[in-house]
Amino acid sequence: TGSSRPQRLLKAVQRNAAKGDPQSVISAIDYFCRHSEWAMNVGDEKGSILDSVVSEVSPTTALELGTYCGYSTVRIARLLPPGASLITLEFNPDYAAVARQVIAHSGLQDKIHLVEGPSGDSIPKLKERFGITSLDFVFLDHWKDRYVPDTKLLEECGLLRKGSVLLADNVICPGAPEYLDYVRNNPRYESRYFQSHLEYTNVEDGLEKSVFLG
Ligand SMILES: O=C(NCc1cccc(CNc2ccc3[nH]ncc3c2)c1)c1cc(-c2ccc(F)cc2)cc(O)c1O
Ligand SMILES: [Mg+2]
Repeated sequence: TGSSRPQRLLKAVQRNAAKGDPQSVISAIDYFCRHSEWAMNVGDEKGSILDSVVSEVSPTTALELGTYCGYSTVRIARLLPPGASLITLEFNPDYAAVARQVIAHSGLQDKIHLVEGPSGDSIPKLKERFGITSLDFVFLDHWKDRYVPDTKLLEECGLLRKGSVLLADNVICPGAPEYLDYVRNNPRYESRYFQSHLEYTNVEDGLEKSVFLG
C-alpha cells in the first residue's frame, strides 16, 4: 500500500520548507496543492482573510475544529501574541499524525495543543483540561454538519463570552446552510460573510465571521 495524500503533503513540507519558519511551511503546502495535488487546506486566498481576522482579534485562547494537515493551525499560531495558545481538535488519527509533524516543522508546537477525538467529546472537557474560562476565537473547519451542534455545545459549556469571534470555512462550498441560517437569524450573533474562493480553485466559497453578543 502506498502513501496517502497527507503523507505526500508532509514530505513536500519536509523537503521544501525551512525548519522553524512557519511562512515557508505555509508556502510549501500552497505550492504542493497548486502544482501537485489539491488538498482541503483553507488555502492562501481564504487564508489571508483568516490572517486578518486573527490579527484583529489577537486571541489569548483560540480553538480550531478540524486540524487536517495543520495548515490553518500554523497560519493561526504564527499570529498569536506571546503566551497565547491554540487548541486544535482532529478526529482522524492519520491526519493528526501528519499535522503533528507539520506543526513540529514550523517550530510552533509550544503554542499548539492538538487533541485527537470527536469534538462532541473534547469540547466539554476543554475548561478542566486546559484551565480556560472562555475562547476568544474559534475557527470551524471540520465536518460541515457539525458546525451547528458544536456551536450550540460551545454556548452550553460557557466557552463563549461577549465578543468571542467564530470564523467558519466552506459556508458555500461544500456549504454549511444550517450554520448560516443559525448564526444569521440568531440575535445573539452579529454575522458577516467574506466572499472568496474554494482553496486553489476559482469556485465560489467564503468565510462567515460571527461575533457572539453574550
Ligand atoms: O469537509 C471538509 N472538511 C472537513 C473534513 C473532511 C473529511 C474528514 C475530516 C476529519 N476531521 C474531523 C472530523 C470531525 C471532527 N470533529 N472535531 C474535529 C474533527 C475533525 C474533516 C472540507 C471539504 C472541502 C471540499 C472537498 C471536496 C470538494 F469537491 C470541495 C470542497 C473543502 C474544505 O475546505 C473542507 O474543510
Ligand atoms: Mg475547509
